[in-house]
Amino acid sequence: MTDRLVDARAPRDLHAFIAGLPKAELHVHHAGSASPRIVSELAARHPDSKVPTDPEALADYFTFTDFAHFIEVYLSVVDLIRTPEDVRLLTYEVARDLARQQVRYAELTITPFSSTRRGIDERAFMDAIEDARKAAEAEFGTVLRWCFDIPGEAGLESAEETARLATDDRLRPEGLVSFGLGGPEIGVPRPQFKPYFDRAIDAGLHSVPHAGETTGPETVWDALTHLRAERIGHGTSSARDPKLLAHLAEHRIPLEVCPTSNIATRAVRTIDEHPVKEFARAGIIVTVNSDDPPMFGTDLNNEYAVAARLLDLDERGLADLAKNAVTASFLDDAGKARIKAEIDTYTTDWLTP
Ligand SMILES: Nc1ncnc2c1ncn2[C@@H]1O[C@H](CCC(=O)c2cccc(C(=O)O)c2)[C@@H](O)[C@H]1O
Ligand SMILES: [Zn+2]
Repeated sequence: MTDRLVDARAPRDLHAFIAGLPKAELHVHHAGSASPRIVSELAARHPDSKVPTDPEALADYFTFTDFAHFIEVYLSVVDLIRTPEDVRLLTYEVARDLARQQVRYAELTITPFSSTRRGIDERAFMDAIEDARKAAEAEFGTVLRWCFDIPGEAGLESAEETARLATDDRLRPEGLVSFGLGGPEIGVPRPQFKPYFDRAIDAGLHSVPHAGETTGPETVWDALTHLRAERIGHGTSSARDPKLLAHLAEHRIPLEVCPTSNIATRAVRTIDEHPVKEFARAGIIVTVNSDDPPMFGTDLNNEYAVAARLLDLDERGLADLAKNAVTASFLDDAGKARIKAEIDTYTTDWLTP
């Protein structure tokens, strides 16, 4: 644990409790989940890549000077995903890594534009993710759902392409539940994406844009007002606006908090300055997520340990945190009830001498 970017410093028992706790992950990127093992396998298929395969060199490569540098490195990993078989391998292996952490349900953010613009056939892309989703559910018991996100900095062409892929009945995958917006926020105003979110929402998708990760609370307001956000990716800078905090709490708009990510991309200076405590104190539904775990030297279990320290949580507090993610998910009511019951049983058994 000492080589972690953010030292969770939770007692051993709490780590063991977290490791076995059934969980839901709501904010994790597809390409950003490629573990050293997956990167090595993809790099072996495409030896011209500049991404190192040696785990130590990779850890160095995954050290970012700022958010722009992070996106540059992120895109070099995206460049490793070149064929439908690469897409299938990545998706299936990501599910395996989630299942190992007792993640029962995950909404995986996928950027289909990045794949189609690199020449992957759109039909083959959809088949690859769906095939992996079904195999993962059957073999690991982890249910995957998709969020298709617009890489905002790639412009309105990427918004049009993402909206088309998400709403065309002949293409839209069965596992798709939501529509997002990612990438840098500076110089990429949220309101311009309104027509694309309108189309996605009309087609029955939930709105889950990133906002307030690298810009101020006004971006979160924009996401709420123009993109009709139902959850906010990060929302970190909301802490600077008491009215916004009250609004998020009153309207039960959950935040997808990713503590280690915010340190790794330098969106927040130090972990002790992370505003997650203010969110909880304001009565906001806080969910804890891993974002791009191998790139940030973390995983969902470690994020729960970090949250336990920041929010001073014991086992019951951690169980509540896990249930927040289930509540905020786009799973149906029966699915939510099932995972929550599993969390309760696990916690009671753990605490019973
Ligand atoms: N913490 C994060 N915060 C925000 N986003 C994050 C985070 N982690 C991962 N992402 C992903 O990064 C993508 C950005 C990709 C992008 O900007 C881009 C620009 C131009 C061309 C292309 C291309 O593919 O050719 C891509 C987002 O869509 C999102 O899915
Ligand atoms: Zn993200």
